[in-house]
Order: sequence, then C-alpha cells, then structure tokens
Amino acid sequence: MTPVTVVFDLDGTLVDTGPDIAAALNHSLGLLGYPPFELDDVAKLVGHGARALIERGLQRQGLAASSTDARALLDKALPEFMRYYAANICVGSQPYPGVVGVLDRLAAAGARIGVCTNKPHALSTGLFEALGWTQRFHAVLGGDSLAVRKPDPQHLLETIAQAGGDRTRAVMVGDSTVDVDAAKAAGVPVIAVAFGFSETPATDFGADAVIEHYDDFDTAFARLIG
Ligand SMILES: O=C(O)COP(=O)(O)O
Ligand SMILES: [Mg+2]
Repeated sequence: MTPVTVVFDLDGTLVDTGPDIAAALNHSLGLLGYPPFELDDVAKLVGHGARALIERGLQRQGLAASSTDARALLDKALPEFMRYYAANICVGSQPYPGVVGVLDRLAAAGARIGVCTNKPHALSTGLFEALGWTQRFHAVLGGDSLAVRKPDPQHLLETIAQAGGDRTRAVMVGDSTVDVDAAKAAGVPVIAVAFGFSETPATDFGADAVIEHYDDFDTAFARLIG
C-alpha cells in the first residue's frame, strides 16, 4: 500500500521559532533606527516568508508597503535579517512539546515526512541541522524553493511528491490559514495546531481537526487517514 505522507509546516508548528525570528527582525530594523517589537507582535507577522515579515514590520512602524521609502528600507533590512538569523538560527527556538515523539512514531510506522514552509529553504535546513533533525525529513521545501508558495497548493503537492508520497494518502499539519488554504486547495486533509503563530484562532481556519497539544495528534491523525 502507498505509504502515508505527513507534511508539516515549520514556524509555529514544528518549532517555536518566535524568539530567534524576533531577534533577527529587531536586529535588522534596529540598524535602521526602529524600536524593537515585542515577541507576541512578531509572531503575528510570521507566515508569509522573510520578505513579507520585514514588509509587515515596516508597516507596523507606519510605512505604507508600496512607498518608495519602505521598498528601500526592505532592500537594506532583508539581507541583514537573513545574515543575522542564519548566524543565530537556534538560540531561543524550541521544538513544541511532544513533537519529537510524533516524528519518531511516524518514522517507525514507515510514514514519509515532509516540510512545506514559507521560511527560506537555507534557514529551514540550517535550523534542522542545529536541532539534529536533518535525517527526519524526506523533503524540505522552503518559501523560495518554487516559483509559488503556500497558500498555493502546488507548494504542498510538490512537497508530497518529493517526499515520495501520494496526495491521496497525505495529511498536512499547520498553524495558519495559509497552511489550511493550501491543503484544502490540494484536496489534502489538514490538522491545525492551536499553539502556533496566528492572529486568528485555529478553530476559525476550517481545518479537519484542531489540536491543542501533540499528545492529541495520533487520535486526530488516525481519524483523518483511516
Ligand atoms: O517564515 C515564515 O514566514 C513562515 O514559515 P512557516 O510557513 O514555516 O510558518
Ligand atoms: Mg507556520
């Protein structure tokens, strides 16, 4: 039988990366003279990749995203964000409680495991190296791996394919609307985690299941995959 494929989002789903994203954002915008953001505020800006994060950060500082000033500042801040974050990729980041057990159980059961993230690919693999997780995943597709990204379903479908799986035997796990929207458009059942980075409650995403903790993963997963 075709093996089951489980595709995880990264930020806010596998790993609480908030502290290191906040440090890199505050560093890069701090160099341009902006005051630091609180951790909770940064979490609300994450989900659409590094460029969007800085754009949204500048917006919160009162700069219209389309203005010439904002674009010039973005061009300065983005390389500095990437440099600082790559050098400090796993200082305060922590896997969510119970996630290692879930990954271990899925691997033991022969599942294909993929990561579909809007985080740049190099930062994603850098984080997995720092955590000693590189061998856990059959495919990792970042926000810059394809010409499209979540919520485009192709990002998820390509992750499933590269993991060696099949769309008809797959589940997506994510913390934001872009994850759920990509999964729905791809026709893949989706579990939303309620503990990630989202401005809106996970129960509003329209996911097939919502879990508050990875202790509840196995039950939700069994119900969806049959
Ligand atoms: O880095 C981001 O903006 C989003 O990353 P995610 O897709 O893993 O949540
Ligand atoms: Mg996420």
